[in-house]
Amino acid sequence: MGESTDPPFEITYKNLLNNMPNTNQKNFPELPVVEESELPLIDLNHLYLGDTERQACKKLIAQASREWGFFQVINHGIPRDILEIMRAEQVKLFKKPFEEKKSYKDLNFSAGSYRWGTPTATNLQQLSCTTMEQFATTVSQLAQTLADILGEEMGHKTEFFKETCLPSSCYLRLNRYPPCPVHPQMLGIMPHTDSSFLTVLHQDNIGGLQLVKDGKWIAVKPNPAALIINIGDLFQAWSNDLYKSVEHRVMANPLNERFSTAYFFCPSYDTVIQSGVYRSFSFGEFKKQVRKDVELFGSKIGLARFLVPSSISRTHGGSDGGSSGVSTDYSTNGFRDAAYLISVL
Ligand SMILES: O=C(O)CCC(=O)C(=O)O
Ligand SMILES: [Fe+2]
Repeated sequence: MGESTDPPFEITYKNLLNNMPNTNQKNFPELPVVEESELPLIDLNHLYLGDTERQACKKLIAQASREWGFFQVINHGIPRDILEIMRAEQVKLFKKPFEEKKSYKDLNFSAGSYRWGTPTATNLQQLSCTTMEQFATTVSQLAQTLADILGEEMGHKTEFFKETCLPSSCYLRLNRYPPCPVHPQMLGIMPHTDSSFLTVLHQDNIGGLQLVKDGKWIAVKPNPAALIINIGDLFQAWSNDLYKSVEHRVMANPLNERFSTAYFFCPSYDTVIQSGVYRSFSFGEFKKQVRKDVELFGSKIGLARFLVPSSISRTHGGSDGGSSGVSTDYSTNGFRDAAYLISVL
């Protein structure tokens, strides 16, 4: 161990790793082939051209949110240098020895900000460095714009997101996935849906992110110029299942470490989500239920908990519906070094 930057995966996951089927064994089940695919790519520059282009662009955003629950955006307005500096800071942080990260020495983070493996941490208040503030501020504007567009495409021109998704209620999470040579099926993050309205993800070039589309896992092809947007549970509820909160996961890479940064666009805990498909619930109530379910069952049940009886007979329970999976916030027991969960500002 000593100065190792990695958490003690080998010790904590000892039984798990020892009990894994040997890949050389003949009876080892074949890995299902996962197709690689490009997410719908949307050029946000079109929002600032003529009205025709703007309307077409908005339609593409809504269409991708209905059909994929995921899309990628270019010309997203986040300056390249902010993304690069942010990533450099992230790499620097994770390079610190594990023992140091664990005790937060010299890290400008509050207790509990550093988590790895299966975390039990709850939300944290944290003032972060300038880089993160800059990143969060620009990404939050992007999230706001996209949320407003998705609302408009449902016929609601609304101030709802401006009023409820405040800097204090949104989160930034920095992920590092160490190389994992022990097994090709090792997960960096378990399958889950995000609890947010939407999530903005900046990933590096390694790849490993997969999502469910038409009942199959699809590997997302990284695009260095793009940011990935995905719909979370709250938007699925608020849109009466029009926009999909889709299950996704990260496969660990056997050779390369991978970094990603996720910005969760969330409302304050007292915000009530009104929906025809689900009973009204506050975000705080939702998170509390997720935490309880994770404690009880080891995984998040999510929106299915809040279905009103008349809609239960409909097509719920499928992997596309965001009704199963593991909470991003409380149980992601994969091969992932650490997550800094930061409430920005
Ligand atoms: O690292 C990634 O690509 C995905 C991260 C993720 O799904 C999450 O943090 O909720
Ligand atoms: Fe996620």
